[in-house]
Amino acid sequence: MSTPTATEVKLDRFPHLYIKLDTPKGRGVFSNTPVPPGTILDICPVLLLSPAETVHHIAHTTMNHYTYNWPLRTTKNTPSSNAKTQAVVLGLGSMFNHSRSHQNVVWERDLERQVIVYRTSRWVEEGEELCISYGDRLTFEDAEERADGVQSDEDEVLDKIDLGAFS
Ligand SMILES: C[S@@+](CC[C@H](N)C(=O)[O-])C[C@H]1O[C@@H](n2cnc3c(N)ncnc32)[C@H](O)[C@@H]1O
Repeated sequence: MSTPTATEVKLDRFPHLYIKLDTPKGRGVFSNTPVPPGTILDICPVLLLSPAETVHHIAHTTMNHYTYNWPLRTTKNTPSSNAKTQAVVLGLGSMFNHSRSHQNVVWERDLERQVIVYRTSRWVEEGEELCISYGDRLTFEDAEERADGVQSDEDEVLDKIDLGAFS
């Protein structure tokens, strides 16, 4: 493809990624080669849910652990105040696990094109898991803290992966 037009989205995926099925966090994304900082790992389209769909349906399903916050917009480019809905991230984006202290992936929403771009934030070693941060309020016990013997701060509030840090 030459330069993408306004209605085209160029896709990029780092070719040396694999899914490991049996990590303490469930499935996870790994690289079988070192990855330099700033490398695009994947560009994932999202499926936007309406707030009503989220509350009445998705919140009662496993899918609830996979959706990301997504700002609602009033005009083409402007988010409307703090109103949010949820988005299902298609592709690898839904497979990145959380790490509080070893995160090596940052991500950014492209509201206009309805994609999320995932990039490495530092050098990643061969065989290292690629992790994002879900924020502070988790709905599960953090396997890293369990392994470190640290008591996790369980929060009753059903949290979502928080995009705020990278948007
Ligand atoms: C977006 S999914 C990530 C992919 C998931 N591991 C799988 O196998 O489908 C989010 C879920 O992964 C698990 N998970 C992610 N990070 C974790 C962590 N640090 N400790 C324990 N479980 C984690 C939790 O079950 C969480 O609800």
